[in-house]
Amino acid sequence: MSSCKNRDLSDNLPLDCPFSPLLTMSWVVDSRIAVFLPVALITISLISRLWKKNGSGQPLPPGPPQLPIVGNALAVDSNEPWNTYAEWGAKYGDLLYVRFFNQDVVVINSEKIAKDLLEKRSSNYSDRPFIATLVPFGLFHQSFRAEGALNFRPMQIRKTHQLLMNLLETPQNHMAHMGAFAASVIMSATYDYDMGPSDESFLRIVEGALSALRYMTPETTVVLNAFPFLLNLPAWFPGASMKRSAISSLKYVNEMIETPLQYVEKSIAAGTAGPSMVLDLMKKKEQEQPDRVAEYDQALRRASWASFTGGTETTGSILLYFVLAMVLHPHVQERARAEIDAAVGKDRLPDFDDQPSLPYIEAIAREIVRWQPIAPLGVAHATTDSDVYEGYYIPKGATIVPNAWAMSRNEALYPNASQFTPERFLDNQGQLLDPESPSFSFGFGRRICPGRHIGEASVWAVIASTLAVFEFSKAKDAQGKDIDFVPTSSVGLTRHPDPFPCRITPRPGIDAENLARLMDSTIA
Ligand code: HEM
Repeated sequence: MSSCKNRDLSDNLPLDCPFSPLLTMSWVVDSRIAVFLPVALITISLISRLWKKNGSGQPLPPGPPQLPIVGNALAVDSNEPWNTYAEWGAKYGDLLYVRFFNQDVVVINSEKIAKDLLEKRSSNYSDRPFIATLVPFGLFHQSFRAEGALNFRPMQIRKTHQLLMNLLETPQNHMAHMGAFAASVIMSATYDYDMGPSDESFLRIVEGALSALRYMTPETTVVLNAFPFLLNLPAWFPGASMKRSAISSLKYVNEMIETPLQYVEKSIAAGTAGPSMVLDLMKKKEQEQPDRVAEYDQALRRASWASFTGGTETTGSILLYFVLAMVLHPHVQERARAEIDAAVGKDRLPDFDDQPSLPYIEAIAREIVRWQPIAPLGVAHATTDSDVYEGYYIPKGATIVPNAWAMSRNEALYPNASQFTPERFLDNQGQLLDPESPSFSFGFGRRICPGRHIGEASVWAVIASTLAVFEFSKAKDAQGKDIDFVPTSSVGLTRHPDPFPCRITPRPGIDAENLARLMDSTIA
């Protein structure tokens, strides 16, 4: 592991979220901490320049000119850095070298280079610059691999049905319903914890824990990683405000980690524990040597926390882009409904067994993930050692940023890439061209998203089921005219659409009673 590991913030703050650091790469700094920055940066920059050697004699990858000390930090659009990298890519090539203060950053704008480095040379490119080591995520892959994820499908269908009822009752709250669906699938898959609609005390913990993550912004992690001594300042010290805020939220993080774990322990004792990642991990713990149990427990806590943080906002954001895509593209809904009506009929709702006969639904799912990458810069990797690729030197400890946004806008692969066109994934007979989704959406190599099978299944179930019973359209004004809008997005933990006016109405013949009957007739 790189030296970054020694400065892993999670040693001090247990906030291992795959999606928080380096998502936006903005570099705004707490004004009082800024007082420390100039002197410290100059010192660090000078020392590191004396130390940094390019042993291979090869040039660094091309990139834009740099300013002294800050490097390229001031030249990146802090709201949409992926666009800056894509523009630089067009000028300097798909493998870019940029520097932020003292940090080497290599940006990859092409899927081919990403595969060459992050997959084929995975052993060197699978560290993380700011967050936890690989160990807990190994546990993850064991439980959530493709076959394991099949166990969760009946639960995902049940949760989808709950979502349909919620959308029927209060369609105006669709954003909240999508978020609650995403969280409740993850809580079930991770802990077999059934989050009911009235589970307010638990929702409070979830909200608090998610707000704690918002303190782990890129700027916070950059500053704290560059100046770890700040973590040792007392919380009342001027400039330590982010530490104060993070600490005050930690109680939620701890509750979020401990409460469901205790629930699993109780369920095991009572003999009622259903399949979950934590149950798998607790069973495996019994095979650990006694002197390794404490370490294993720590890894288990990190894996379950990462599951929650990595799985909720990702799935929720994709579902919001789904609603947006449907509101903007009524003809896509029509084709999808025709496919569902022909393959499933009108006496039940779609089930995972219908997946092979619903290629257009699958194409919609893939196109949503391609059209609006919810992690436009993926999640940064880091090198454990220096390397040479196509004649370019890649330093040890470099942050490697796969620019999923640029990959999604590759006109050679995706003509008219900014348009939403599910048909691009189908051949002339309407069959899927490729057995898999575009790989850049879920990452690369050893760090590839361990929750992708669960995430993809959730997204598929919601698309197929909601289109079977609802119509999505633009909201109407007082005169009954469509309210037009220009879609915009924001970036939190993940990129997501801003609220937009829309109507979700039941298809003819669908009311609460009929919907309940359709659900009962669906094999789950
Ligand atoms: C459904 C949409 C999802 C998308 C688009 C997505 C995307 C990603 C991406 C791009 C990465 C970074 C991979 C890399 O570094 O190369 C990642 C990592 C991760 N994802 Fe997902 N994800 C999704 C759902 C989920 C779900 C449902 C879970 C949990 C059940 C999950 C848990 C994780 C974890 C724990 C990591 C970190 C893995 C590591 O650091 O080794 N994700 N995801």
